[in-house]
Amino acid sequence: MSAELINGRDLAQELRNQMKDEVIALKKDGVTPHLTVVLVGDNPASRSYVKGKEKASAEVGIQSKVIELPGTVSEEELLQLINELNDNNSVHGILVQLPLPKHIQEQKVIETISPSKDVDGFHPVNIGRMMTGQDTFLPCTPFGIMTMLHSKDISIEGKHAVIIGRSNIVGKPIGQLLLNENATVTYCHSKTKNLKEFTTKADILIVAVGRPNVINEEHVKEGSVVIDVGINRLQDGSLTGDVDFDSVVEKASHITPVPRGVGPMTIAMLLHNTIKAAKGLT
Ligand SMILES: Nc1nc(=O)c2c([nH]1)NC[C@@H]1CN(c3ccc(C(=O)N[C@@H](CCC(=O)O)C(=O)O)cc3)C=[N+]21
Repeated sequence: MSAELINGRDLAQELRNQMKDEVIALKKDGVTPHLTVVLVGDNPASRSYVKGKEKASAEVGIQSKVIELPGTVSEEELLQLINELNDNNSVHGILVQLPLPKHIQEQKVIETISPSKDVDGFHPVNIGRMMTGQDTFLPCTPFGIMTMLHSKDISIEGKHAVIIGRSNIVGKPIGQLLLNENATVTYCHSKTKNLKEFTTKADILIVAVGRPNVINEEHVKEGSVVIDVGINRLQDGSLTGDVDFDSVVEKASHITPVPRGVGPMTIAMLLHNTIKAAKGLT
């Protein structure tokens, strides 16, 4: 039996179509959602992701602006810019594209963005709200994963979710969101001994490592749900996930592809958060 595909590209398109109508309604009330993206330096991958965000924003009627700063910009200048954006009432959402150059402390930058404009959901105030189950901006990739699971009516309560990866932007928060919906959650990471012992017990397996083929059919239980968060660019320029798709697809009940999986959902949730910010709900 071959797993059912959870197609993030198609689901993201559906969400964007719904958001178009929401934006039209907001505009009638005199509010045009506005997202400002700050891009520091010229990392080609970052540039391409930012392009994707601009294109998706335009499609749903969100006004987006990209501010490009040279890689040599000082931390002080960047913080100054963020403070100006915080004070600018026509800006609803602020996203500073990560990673930043080494001489800039990312955590300081994240904490300078006003929690009410933090459409990435990275500010400690918003992380705290998420942890305590309050309404807030949820981090886009984990939020996108939850939306994919819900779209297929995959039940979460009482299920064993195993997360591989413990980053602040994916691993840690996806575990929290699954816990908030009553999953039993296990975190695995680079120091985990005998990874297979854990992954083979997963009903829902989230793979967010950033290395191809970390997971193959020997790691997964028959009928499990496998979410591949990895985006790895190969020598030939093609994209691949962290999961050996061809072998795992034969064993899982549901699986996400790469590309066209979690990536497009991340952007859709960013648009969702920007609309929420424009409504002034947090
Ligand atoms: N402050 C901040 N917020 C982010 O949300 C953020 C960030 N920094 N830094 C980088 C990562 C990465 N990220 C992606 C978004 C969409 C795709 C995406 O749409 N991928 C397509 C393929 C796109 C392609 O072909 O290049 C897909 O998987 O089908 C990928 C990666 C957001 N990030």
